[in-house]
Amino acid sequence: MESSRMAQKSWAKTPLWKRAEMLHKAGAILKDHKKPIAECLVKEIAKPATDALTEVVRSGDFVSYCAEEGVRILGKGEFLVSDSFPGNDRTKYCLTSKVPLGVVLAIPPFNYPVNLAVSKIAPALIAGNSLVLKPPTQGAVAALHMVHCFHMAGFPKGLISCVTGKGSEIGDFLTMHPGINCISFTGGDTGISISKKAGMIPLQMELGGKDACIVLDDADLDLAASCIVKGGFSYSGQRCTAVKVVLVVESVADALVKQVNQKVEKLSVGAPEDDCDITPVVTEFSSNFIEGLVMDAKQKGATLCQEYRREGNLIWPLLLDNVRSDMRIAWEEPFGPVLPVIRINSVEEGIRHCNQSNFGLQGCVFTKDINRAIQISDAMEIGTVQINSAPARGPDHFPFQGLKDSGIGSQEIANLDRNIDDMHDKLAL
Ligand SMILES: NC(=O)C1=CN([C@@H]2O[C@H](COP(=O)(O)OP(=O)(O)OC[C@H]3O[C@@H](n4cnc5c(N)ncnc54)[C@H](OP(=O)(O)O)[C@@H]3O)[C@@H](O)[C@H]2O)C=CC1
Ligand SMILES: O=C(O)[C@H](O)COP(=O)(O)O
Repeated sequence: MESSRMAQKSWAKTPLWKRAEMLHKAGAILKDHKKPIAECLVKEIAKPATDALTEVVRSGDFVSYCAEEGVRILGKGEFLVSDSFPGNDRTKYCLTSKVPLGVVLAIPPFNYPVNLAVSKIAPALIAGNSLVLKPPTQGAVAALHMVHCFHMAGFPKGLISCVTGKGSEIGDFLTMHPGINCISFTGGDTGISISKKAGMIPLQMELGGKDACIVLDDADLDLAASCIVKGGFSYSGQRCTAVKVVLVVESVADALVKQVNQKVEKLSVGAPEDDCDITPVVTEFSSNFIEGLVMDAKQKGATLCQEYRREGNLIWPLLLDNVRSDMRIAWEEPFGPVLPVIRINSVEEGIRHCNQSNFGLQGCVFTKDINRAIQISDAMEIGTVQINSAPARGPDHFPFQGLKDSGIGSQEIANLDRNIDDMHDKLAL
């Protein structure tokens, strides 16, 4: 903490162009090392080989984009005059500038230990902050390689520290440390307890989701089915932006379920090294949690469209039809390759279900009527609505925020401005 604080003081004096230059270098080095880092992702978190490479390349591109945007966003301030406010003459001027927060504690989750780390590191660095990174235990080796790329780019010693250790053991020490000036966290409801423990510091929380997919009677069912399978089963459903409940109007439900099942049957299941679509979920705890949700739904009368199959942490993809709201899977986040379908009699019923969730991250609507889609998306109390597309955080410069238990603040670059404005607008008269 002390070395981070000292390093930040001198880093804040480093010219913006120099900070950007080093970030561009770090982004390039990260992409040069995509293979060894991707191998860690395959071994540590069973990320399919292609997705692992994509995560590293996407992260290198993000670092560079942040450098570019940062010099513009942070290169401007504001000049105010006093006589625009009633009762005042032009006797006062106000010049504002953006200043760094200080030491940022970044805590990413297991499912994107590289991308969801750099999505915190790059904006913090270009804005003149230093970083203490606490990587997920599963994903820590990939994260260490990523941090080393920043060190190889020549970032000053002490500016980016990586502290490994189980969150349950060292987490409180870090999140409650007086030397931390901001916490940027991505993960589950752990973030809610952290936000209650943290001191008077700015927080950025990207938490869980129960992304709803509403399918209307005029939807392109083939497109909807493809997006549901991609959205619901990529990385075995271990994405906060995964489709986590399908709400389909009864009149097209049979046809949609049939098309989804046909595509589910084609998903490959096996080792991440073989680039299979469905790979083992991250822990036995997670597997047992997922199984519990499936068994609860089955016992209460849901239709399992495929035989439930599990070998260790490998769970075969499963669509559950005729799910009702008294089943846990209608509300809880499996973070696995199981997807519930709830049949609705009206759009209002679908919107009501979506808004009754304690989550509010993303969602999607499938219809050919764009006016109807926009009205529905306005009614859905969530951070982002995809129209005729699957939920996704990327591309990484799009705003990404959750409402309710899905988060605090918005993560991506353009909000660097707003975030810093909100958090730290220094008035110099
Ligand atoms: N909204 C979003 O963008 C995302 C949300 N998520 C959500 O996260 C969950 C799955 O990811 P998962 O990694 O298991 O989430 P967790 O909340 O369990 O862990 C997230 C991070 O927090 C750390 N951590 C755990 N306990 C503490 C603590 N007491 N203090 C400080 N840090 C702690 C973990 O370290 P360790 O690994 O050592 O336990 C990990 O690095 C799902 O609910 C998913 O929806 C996941 C990804 C993105
Ligand atoms: O939190 C997650 O799971 C990721 O932010 C999802 O990112 P993606 O939608 O771009 O895969």
